[in-house]
Amino acid sequence: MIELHTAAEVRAAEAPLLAALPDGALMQRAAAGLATVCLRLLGRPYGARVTVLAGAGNNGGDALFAGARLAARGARTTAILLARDRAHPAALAAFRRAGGRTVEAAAAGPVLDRSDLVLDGIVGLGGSGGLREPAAALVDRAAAGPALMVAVDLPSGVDADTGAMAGAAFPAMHTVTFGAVKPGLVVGAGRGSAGQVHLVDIGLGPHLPAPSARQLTDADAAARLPLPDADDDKYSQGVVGVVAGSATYPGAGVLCTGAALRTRPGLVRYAGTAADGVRAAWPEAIVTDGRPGDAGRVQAWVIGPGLGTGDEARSVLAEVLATDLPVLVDADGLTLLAAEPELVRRRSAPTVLTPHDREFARFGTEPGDDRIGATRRLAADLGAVVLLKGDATVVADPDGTAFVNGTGTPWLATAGTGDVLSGIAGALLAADLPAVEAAAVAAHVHGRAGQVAAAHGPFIAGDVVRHLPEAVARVRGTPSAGLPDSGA
Ligand SMILES: NC(=O)C1=CN([C@@H]2O[C@H](COP(=O)(O)OP(=O)(O)OC[C@H]3O[C@@H](n4cnc5c(N)ncnc54)[C@H](OP(=O)(O)O)[C@@H]3O)[C@@H](O)[C@H]2O)[C@@H](O)CC1
Ligand SMILES: [K+]
Repeated sequence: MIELHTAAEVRAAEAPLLAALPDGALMQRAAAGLATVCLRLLGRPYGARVTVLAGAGNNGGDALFAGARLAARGARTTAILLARDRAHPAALAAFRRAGGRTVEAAAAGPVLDRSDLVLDGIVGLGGSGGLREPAAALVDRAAAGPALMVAVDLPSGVDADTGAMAGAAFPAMHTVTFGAVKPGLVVGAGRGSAGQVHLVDIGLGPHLPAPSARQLTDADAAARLPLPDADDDKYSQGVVGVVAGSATYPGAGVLCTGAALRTRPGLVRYAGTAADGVRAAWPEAIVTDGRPGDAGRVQAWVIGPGLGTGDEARSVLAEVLATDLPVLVDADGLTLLAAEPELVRRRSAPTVLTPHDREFARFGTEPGDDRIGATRRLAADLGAVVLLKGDATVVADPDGTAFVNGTGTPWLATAGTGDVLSGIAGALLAADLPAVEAAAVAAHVHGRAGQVAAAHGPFIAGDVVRHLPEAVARVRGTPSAGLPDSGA
C-alpha cells in the first residue's frame, strides 16, 4: 500500500525529528537519498553535467547538498541561484567546497542547454502558486534541452496536497520525494508533472499519522481479489445483476455484463430491454427482458449505463435502490439520482456511484482542483462510496477513507470503458468486498486491463473486457512480462 501524506502531516512528523537530531541531519538524509537516485539515473557520474536550480529555502538546500555529493563523485556541477542572497548558506558552502560553480540566472541558458541532469530545488513544501520568473523561463529552457529532469521532493509549481497547478510547473521525469509520497504527486495535474516517483525514507515513519489517502499496489489488489475455492458453486461466488443498455443501444448492457463475467465468472444475471443483444453476446449470462425483480436472486446490482433517463428508467432505478443489496449506479442512473439524491441517502446497504466530472457536477459542485477533497465531501454528503473517474481515479468512502488509482493509460478515454469499470466493480461488490475496496480494486484492475489492451495497439472498450483475465493474472503476479508504468 502506498500511503499518501499531506504537507502539514509531513511537517508535523518532521518536527520531533528536527528537535531530536543534530542540526542538518534530516536534510543530509534527504540529500543522500536524492544523490543516490541521481547516480543511478546518470549511470556514470564522472564528467556528467549536473545543473542545480536552487531556490532560497530548504528545498534548494537539499538540491545543493545533493549537488555537492555528485560533484564529489566527479560530476561537473553548476548551480543557478534564484535568490542569490538567500541560498541555504551551509548547503551553498558545501556545494562550493566540493567544486561546484554558480552562474547568474541571466547567463544560465547555455548551461541548461548542455546539462545531462537538472535538479529542481526551486521550491518544495513551502511553495504556493505556479512558478515565478525567472524560474519559469529557466525551467522552459531546461525542458527544451537534453537533460534528465529531476524534481526534489515535488515538482516546483505543483500543490503538494492536491496536485493543482496554478501556473507553470517543473515537468519532471523523476521526482525524488522525502518521508512520504504527497497526494499531489499522484492526483490532478501534478501527476502529469511528477514522472516516476522515488520515495526516500528519512525516518518520519513512526511520527506520521494514519494516511490521508492510499494507493493500491498490484499486491494489495491481488489480496482483495476473490479466488473461487473447492466448495464454491456458481451461486456462492456472488451473483451480480446488471440493468444497463436499451433495445436501441444494447452496447452498455453487453459491455457491463461481459466485464462482470470476465472478472468473476460465477453467475451474471441481466434484466432489461437490451436482453436480445446481451443474450447474443454472452450465452453464459442469465437474461430476462423483464424488470430487475424478474431476474432472480442476486447479491449486488449494477444499474445505469445506457439506461436512458425517462420514467421507466427512473422507476427501475427506484426499484433497485429500494433493495437491501449493494448497488452500483453509473451514467444515466447518476443523472436520475442527481435529481433525487434522497433515493441514495435513505439506503442502509452500500451504494457506489461512479461519476465522471460532468456527472459529478450534477450533484451540485464541480470536482475542481482538489479531487480527493471533493470526492470525500460528496461521499459524506450522500452516504455513498463515490468513484470520481479521471486520469487518476479517486475513490472515497463516507467515513473519509480514500484511494487514488495508479494504473491506467490515456487510451482508456474511449466510449464504453466506463460500462466495463461498472461491470468489474459490480462483480466485486457481489463477491462481498467492502464497497470502497470493491471500487478501488475495480479501478486498479480496469487500468491494468487498459494497459494490457494498449500493448496490442489502439483499442476499444470490448478489448478491455477481452483482456480482463490477463490483467487479473498480471495483478496476481502470475505472468513474467513487466508492464509499463501507469500513464504509459
Ligand atoms: N525541515 C527540514 O529540515 C527538511 C526539509 N526538507 C526540504 O525542505 C523543503 C521545504 O523547505 P522550506 O519550508 O524552506 O520551503 P521551500 O519549499 O524551500 O520554499 C521556500 C522558498 O520558495 C520560494 N517560493 C515559494 N513559492 C514559489 C513559487 N511559486 N515560485 C518560486 N519560488 C517560490 C519562497 O520564496 P519567498 O516567498 O520567500 O520569496 C522561498 O524562498 C521540503 O520540500 C524538502 O525539500 C527536507 O530536506 C527534509 C528536512
Ligand atoms: K522542487
